[in-house]
Amino acid sequence: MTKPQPGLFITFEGGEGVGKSTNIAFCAEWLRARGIEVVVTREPGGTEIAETIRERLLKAHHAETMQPLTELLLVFAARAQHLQALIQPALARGAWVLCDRFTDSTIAYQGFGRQLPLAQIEQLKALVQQGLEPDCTLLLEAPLAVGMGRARGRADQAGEAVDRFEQEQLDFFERVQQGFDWLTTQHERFRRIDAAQPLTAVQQQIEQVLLTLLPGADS
Ligand SMILES: Nc1ncnc2c1ncn2[C@@H]1O[C@H](COP(=O)(O)OP(=O)(O)OP(=O)(O)O)[C@@H](O)[C@H]1O
Ligand SMILES: Cc1cn([C@H]2C[C@H](O)[C@@H](COP(=O)(O)O)O2)c(=O)[nH]c1=O
Repeated sequence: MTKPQPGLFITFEGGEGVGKSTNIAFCAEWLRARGIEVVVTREPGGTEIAETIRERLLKAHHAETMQPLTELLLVFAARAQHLQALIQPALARGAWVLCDRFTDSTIAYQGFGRQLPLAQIEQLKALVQQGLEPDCTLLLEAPLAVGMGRARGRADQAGEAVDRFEQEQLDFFERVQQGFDWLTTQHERFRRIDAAQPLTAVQQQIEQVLLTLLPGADS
């Protein structure tokens, strides 16, 4: 039996409410229609243990303040579990993994947002990822007011309360956005998507990226 080709690891990044989940569902359907095995997952989370950590991280009210370093360590604890239990086995059998947020979010939120040293994040990244990087990262970009408005609209419809991150002030989200901007200057794997456009126009841009990733495509 021949060994399967390793799959592709595609991450979706961006601020709150820019349309990551909506467009991951679109990509999954688009790829499955072309016979590709797709695993859709998210961070923090993706496995039972990692989802338990997510619940603690996002919980809006704690009796004590969660320290930024605790937050960082919890994000990477969830990631270690997620990578070893779900992402790596899926890639090894040839599936394409579509992940809603990954370490770029840690750099943007904990590095730029919480202002933790990027060197600490790099150390944890090396320990947990052992060299594994996404093959491609779609960065969905929209003005903060657009993303926040969409996230609020979705939460109102679902009757959901805001989570611990969504309670942050504007300057936090401005730093997060600067973090994502900076990341695009550091890695060639980023593809910037104008997510402020209507959904059909966003999905046309995404389709152009997916076409470059298909086996045999000249990327
Ligand atoms: N291009 C678009 N135009 C208008 N509405 C959109 C667009 N993309 C997504 N939406 C809507 O915006 C809301 C937020 O989208 P979605 O949940 O996909 O964002 P997200 O980036 O995954 O959010 P979060 O980071 O908060 O999890 C949803 O109600 C979705 O239907
Ligand atoms: C992976 C990751 C996520 N976060 C933050 C970013 C968001 O506010 C939440 C996740 O919520 P979403 O509705 O699924 O987008 O977690 C973070 O701060 N650091 C990270 O590494």
